[in-house]
Amino acid sequence: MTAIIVSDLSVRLGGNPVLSGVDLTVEAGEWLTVIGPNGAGKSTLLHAMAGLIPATGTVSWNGGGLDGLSRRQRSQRVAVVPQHPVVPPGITVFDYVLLGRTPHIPPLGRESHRDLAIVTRVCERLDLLGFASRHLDTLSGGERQRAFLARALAQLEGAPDTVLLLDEPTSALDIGHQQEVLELVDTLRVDAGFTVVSTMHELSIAGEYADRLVLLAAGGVVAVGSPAQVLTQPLLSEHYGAHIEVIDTASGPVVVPVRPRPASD
Ligand SMILES: Nc1ncnc2c1ncn2[C@@H]1O[C@H](COP(=O)(O)OP(=O)(O)OP(=O)(O)O)[C@@H](O)[C@H]1O
Repeated sequence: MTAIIVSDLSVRLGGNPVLSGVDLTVEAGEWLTVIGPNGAGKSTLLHAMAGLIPATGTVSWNGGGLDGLSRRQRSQRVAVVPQHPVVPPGITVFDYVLLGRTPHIPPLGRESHRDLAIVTRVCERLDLLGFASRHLDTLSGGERQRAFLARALAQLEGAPDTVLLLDEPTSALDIGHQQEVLELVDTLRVDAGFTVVSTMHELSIAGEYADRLVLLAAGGVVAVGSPAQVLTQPLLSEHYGAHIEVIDTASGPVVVPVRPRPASD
């Protein structure tokens, strides 16, 4: 089943075209990762898919648009973890993650025991329980990044046909937490049936976790396919302007930067 169909999506920001005629499909339960050089339009694509910025073209979610849904209904289906979320000043980690339950709490109601249990469980899974009563702004970059993800996971818990949009979810994480977070997202994708769309700069890791990769350059899709189809030396060299080698391993392609060598006579 197809979860998301993006057709002819274009975005202009500050008077300039940032995305031009993007067509994409995301299958339900799939992990699709958008890669591409700085400024290619990856974050813009995620925001436009979530209906957070004005765009032309259409984004269809499970056969319907997001436009007809209330903000609350939308938040029960789609959680976005931006690169730099806005954080209420002075909020604790626990209360921040609890904000993820807002779409599930009736208007003028209070959080239930179930909401609190979900927040505790998510904090535990993301290794955040020890920080629960700390102010979010006192956490390290990596700890904060886990709290941002925790809020999104708390938001989607218990809702069907959910989509997690992650903008560089591991950019501030050490290699251990990077693996832990990506494994957790993958486990939830399989167990809870999430669909995941992420952006990522770490190309080998992107290929390790994603079912398919989309290579975006200058606001347009230049390649879509399996990691082996997209992580190729010619495509990456051309669009990143980098000297790289791609090594085929049992777990998929590994992209290695290499220093340019002057040609020997
Ligand atoms: N509000 C804005 N006004 C004008 N231009 C913008 C605005 N927001 C983003 N842009 C431009 O749109 C382009 C795409 O930005 P975007 O953040 O989507 O790229 P990205 O691929 O996610 O980049 P990165 O890998 O550096 O995070 C960039 O050139 C950026 O400068």
